[in-house]
Amino acid sequence: MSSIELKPTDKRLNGDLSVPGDKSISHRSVIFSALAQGTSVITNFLTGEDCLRTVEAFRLMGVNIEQAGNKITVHGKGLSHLREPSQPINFGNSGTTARLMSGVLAGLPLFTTAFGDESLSKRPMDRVIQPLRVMGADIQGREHDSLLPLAFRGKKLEGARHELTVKSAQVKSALLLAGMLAEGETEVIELGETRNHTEMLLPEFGVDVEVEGRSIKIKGGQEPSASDIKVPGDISSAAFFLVAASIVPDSELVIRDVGLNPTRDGIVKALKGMGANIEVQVHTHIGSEPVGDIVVRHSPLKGMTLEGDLIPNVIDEIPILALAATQAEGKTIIKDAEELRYKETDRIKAVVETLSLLGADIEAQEDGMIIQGGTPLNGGTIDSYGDHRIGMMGAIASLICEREVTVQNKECINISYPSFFTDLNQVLN
Ligand SMILES: O=C(O)C1=C[C@@H](OP(=O)(O)O)[C@@H](O)[C@H](O)C1
Ligand SMILES: C=C(OP(=O)(O)O)C(=O)O
Repeated sequence: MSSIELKPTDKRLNGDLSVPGDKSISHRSVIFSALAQGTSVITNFLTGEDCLRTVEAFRLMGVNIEQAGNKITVHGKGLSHLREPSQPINFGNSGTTARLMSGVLAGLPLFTTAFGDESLSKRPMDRVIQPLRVMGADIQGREHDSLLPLAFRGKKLEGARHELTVKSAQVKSALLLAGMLAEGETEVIELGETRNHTEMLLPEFGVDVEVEGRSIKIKGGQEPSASDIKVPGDISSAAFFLVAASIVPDSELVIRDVGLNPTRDGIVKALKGMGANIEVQVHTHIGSEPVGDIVVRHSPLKGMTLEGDLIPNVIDEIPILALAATQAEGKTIIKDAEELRYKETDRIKAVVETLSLLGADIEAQEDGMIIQGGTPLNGGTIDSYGDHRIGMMGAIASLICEREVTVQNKECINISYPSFFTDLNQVLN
């Protein structure tokens, strides 16, 4: 495990930046194309460790997937050609791989086992296992079938109607994938809106999905057909730069070709609500996903309350939003965000401990945190907790700290943003 020392700087962020491909769309592109008949070419694929776990899972199932930089070519042979892996699948650190693949593995006539790293092995899997069982799935796991490792005795499932009890795009997607492979119709009724990439992207692969408000229906027995996908830039990665340019004086940055799906652009809404100077221009659509450029300039921020329906939309951006709040005038309250406790680490605890150590006035709540803004940050040695988003938040915090910041265990940043430090150095001047 290595650390990085980040010295105090008076540099600002300036220029143009393209962030790597969207993590959620990259995962889904591989899954759908690996289940399809024919060759799919995926460009601007995120080569972060998490998405490569999804690639590896399908390689173990006999799918030929070639990688050249951030382009992957998936030679799908259709559902009937997938073979039983001869070894356990390693989901690594990736919750998205674990949940979405659970839906797939439960519904294919194969026996598979899967495990994850220390962090993933603590994350709840019963949220997908329980509803999959309603469809007839045979899945076993540790701690009364709630944790990895898991064993799947896959089979033909039966469609079902699910009313979700958790606001989770991963759970929704797992059930839709299982539904696509099952007999009959599956309906998923969401508890609240979550990212809708599965519903948006499946039709690109020729799979019919019916969306009406919070209800999503999919007919069973559908096999995707190959499709070429260009993955838009990841707004969750862009978020680190949106906050950095907002809080570092004299900054002005253009972030190009970012995915602006309305179920993902809450970071822009939240920062604008805090007074950030952000302009967004949608210039194209990739499939049905809006894509555009974001211009962000330094600006004074004010505190606000982040709650309710906005939370699932910014769930991965809350650590970096908390950093922004430390620099805002007044109080920021983040609530309804208990889901943060089930991420790569308990992100309420990790954010509060990290920002407190740097000198912020921040207090944990059961379902969020309260931040009294306007405190200068000092510096010090912080731990990423093995969580990419905490590591990147710490690195961005160093830009406004009075003393050096050491971020320990920085490798985890490769999970979602392998070129993070290169990109940061490129725009710091
Ligand atoms: O579906 C997805 O691609 C994701 C959904 C979210 O998780 P939950 O569904 O657990 O909220 C998010 O935190 C994760 O980074 C990616
Ligand atoms: C929570 C995250 O990912 P996952 O659930 O896929 O591990 C994340 O990327 O912040």
